[in-house]
Amino acid sequence: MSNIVAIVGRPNVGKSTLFNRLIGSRKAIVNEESGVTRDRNYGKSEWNGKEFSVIDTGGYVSNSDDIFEEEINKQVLLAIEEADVILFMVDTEIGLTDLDQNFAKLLRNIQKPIYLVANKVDTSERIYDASEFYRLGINSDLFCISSANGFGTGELLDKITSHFQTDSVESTDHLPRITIVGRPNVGKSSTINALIGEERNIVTEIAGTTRDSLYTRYNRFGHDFLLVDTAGLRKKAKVNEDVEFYSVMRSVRAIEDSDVCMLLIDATRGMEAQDLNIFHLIERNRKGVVILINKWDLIEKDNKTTLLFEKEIREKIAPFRDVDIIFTSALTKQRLLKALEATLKVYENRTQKLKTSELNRVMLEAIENYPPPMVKGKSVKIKYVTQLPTHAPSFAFYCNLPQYVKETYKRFLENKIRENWDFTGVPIQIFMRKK
Ligand SMILES: Nc1nc2c(ncn2[C@@H]2O[C@H](COP(=O)(O)OP(=O)(O)OP(=O)(O)O)[C@@H](O)[C@H]2O)c(=O)[nH]1
Ligand SMILES: Nc1nc2c(ncn2[C@@H]2O[C@H](COP(=O)(O)OP(=O)(O)OP(=O)(O)O)[C@@H](O)[C@H]2O)c(=O)[nH]1
Repeated sequence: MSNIVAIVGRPNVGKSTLFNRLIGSRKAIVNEESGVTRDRNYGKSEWNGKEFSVIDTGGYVSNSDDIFEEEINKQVLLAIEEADVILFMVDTEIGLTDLDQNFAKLLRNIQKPIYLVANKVDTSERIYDASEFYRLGINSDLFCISSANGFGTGELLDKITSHFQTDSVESTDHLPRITIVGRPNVGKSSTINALIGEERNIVTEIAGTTRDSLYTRYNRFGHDFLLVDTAGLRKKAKVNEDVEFYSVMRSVRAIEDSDVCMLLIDATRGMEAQDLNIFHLIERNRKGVVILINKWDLIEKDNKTTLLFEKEIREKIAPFRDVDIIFTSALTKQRLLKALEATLKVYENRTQKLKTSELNRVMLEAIENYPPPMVKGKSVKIKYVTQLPTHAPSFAFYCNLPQYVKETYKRFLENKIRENWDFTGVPIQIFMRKK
């Protein structure tokens, strides 16, 4: 269902260079997107109209050649579990090493598409050197590329994206898909159990088998939706509890498979860096979000506690502040239904299609009252606006000089939209187009 590619390989083979190239190519395409943020390990890319996610599993592993087998294991396991296509990268400059062999041993028998990528083929002579990598016994085509200058990457991308579907299958005729995400121990399973009202058996899964997200149909209190079951994620997360990066990466698929995420924060800890990482994952995937401050029963409260808490969180998630924050307890079931209702409202917000006439009436007036600033003596004239037929809300503003419209002005337009229509919990994209 999802389109996820993971890059694995020993340190220094050039994983992040390829990662940056893949993400960079998207950045060039969508540089008009408001608030593009980047991440060392996770990003979105696009090739031939297919959007996909890239995970660089490196960078976390200590940056020396003497890394432990255990680390390799974790990296490979992560790729196997989370990715749909795996790129195993080696370095033609250095040639075949023992560490490559260790990786190969783990990767040899997995049941997912895997491609051997010989990097640093900066000149065509190096292609001949690369043939030694066939000795790794990886049953795949060998791709010779140069992450640095881009040689061979087009062919590789053609191959990778042949496994992916266009427009990663968000159909609109399905029930809302809700996922509960958050770091280890925040109370995800307790919340699911409190909502579903029974302890469920957790199916043990075997590493190396494909794991698609499981959905539980929830049909109660007049609500009907699918809860993406993160039981599998939860179980495995325990193994790597110590490792921040892995537990964030483990949320990737669950987030991609959903429409709206309930992001759980531990009230006793507040919103920390890792929580924020997950928040940004959701935002970058343009999914809806509601923030639940769980374990609220453990907090000593006075009349200002919630306000302060909320304020602090909104500062952290800025500029995307228009998000519901709900104080819950899986233990006492406090406000769980409220949280559910907010989540389903976000789904509604995210799927609404604004009427073009009304959109133009409101926005053109706002623009007239506060036009984009002149640039080099020229004035930018915005003529009309439409909502694009995308899953996540995006708006195109047609004007004479799109390149002159700055981020701050796009922010103004976004805020105006939010003031006039309810897009709470929903990331919005603003595009300026030439007309
Ligand atoms: N000549 C050449 N050098 C490259 C190429 N790709 C990457 N490099 C260089 O190889 C070195 C390592 O690249 P990284 O992308 O940091 O490697 P990595 O695999 O992400 O390393 P870790 O972060 O340690 O896992 C850097 O000095 C890069 O400039 C390439 O195609 N050709
Ligand atoms: N006081 C209190 N404890 C809670 C609440 N929610 C969960 N807990 C406790 O927090 C611990 C972790 O809860 P889980 O539901 O297993 O958390 P999880 O997010 O699924 O954890 P992982 O499986 O590690 O990802 C358990 O001991 C729960 O009993 C709550 O609202 N209040």
